[in-house]
Amino acid sequence: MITMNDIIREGHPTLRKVADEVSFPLSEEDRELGIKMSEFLKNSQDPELAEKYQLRGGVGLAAPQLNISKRITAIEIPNMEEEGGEPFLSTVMYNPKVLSHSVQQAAIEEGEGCLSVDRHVPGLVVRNAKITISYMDQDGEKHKLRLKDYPAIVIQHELDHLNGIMFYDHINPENPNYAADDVLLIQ
Ligand SMILES: Cc1nc(NNC(=O)[C@H](CC2CCCC2)CN(O)CO)c(F)c(N2CCN3CCOC[C@@H]3C2)n1
Ligand code: NI
Repeated sequence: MITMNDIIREGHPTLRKVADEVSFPLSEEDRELGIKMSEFLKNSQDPELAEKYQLRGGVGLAAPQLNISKRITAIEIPNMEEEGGEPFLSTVMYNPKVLSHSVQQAAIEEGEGCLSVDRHVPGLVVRNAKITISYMDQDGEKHKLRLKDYPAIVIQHELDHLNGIMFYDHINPENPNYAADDVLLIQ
């Protein structure tokens, strides 16, 4: 199983690389990797397992964070309304790409963190409020997804990892908590 020891930290060059597309049909290795990335996220959201294996909570994970420079990301966004309900989005995306995005921007009010960053970096990470993405699933099926608010932010954070971008690259160095009036702040 994947643990925190498998996650590379800022300063590791792989986090600054543009990751390679994966080819289809998927190799057994790439299929297995996706499954293990999802399993990590699910474990990290289980209080007992997170405690037992000292996992930091995660809703997304990108292959470059495992020192694997491939365009693969696992997403595990729980249902915000009901505890224990079906997750809002639970999937592994291969070769995800942004097809279009809103002019409207948004940011998580309390800022962002990253499993590859062992420090708190305060500041607003301003991103697109809405995005339309396409991706391949493990069976080679193509999907198109329109996302907004919190899920859109999560996906953009992961897509950044596939392009060697860290969340703090988006923080205004002069005034980290600055965001134009029209930037949606997400709780
Ligand atoms: C927002 C949030 N970020 C958590 N961590 N950071 C991450 O996921 C990083 C990616 C996120 C950082 C901001 C946007 C994407 C990982 N990244 O570095 C991958 O590139 C959380 F853990 C978390 N939640 C809420 C849901 N909760 C359900 C029950 O279990 C605990 C869990 C905690 N919400
Ligand atoms: Ni991250």
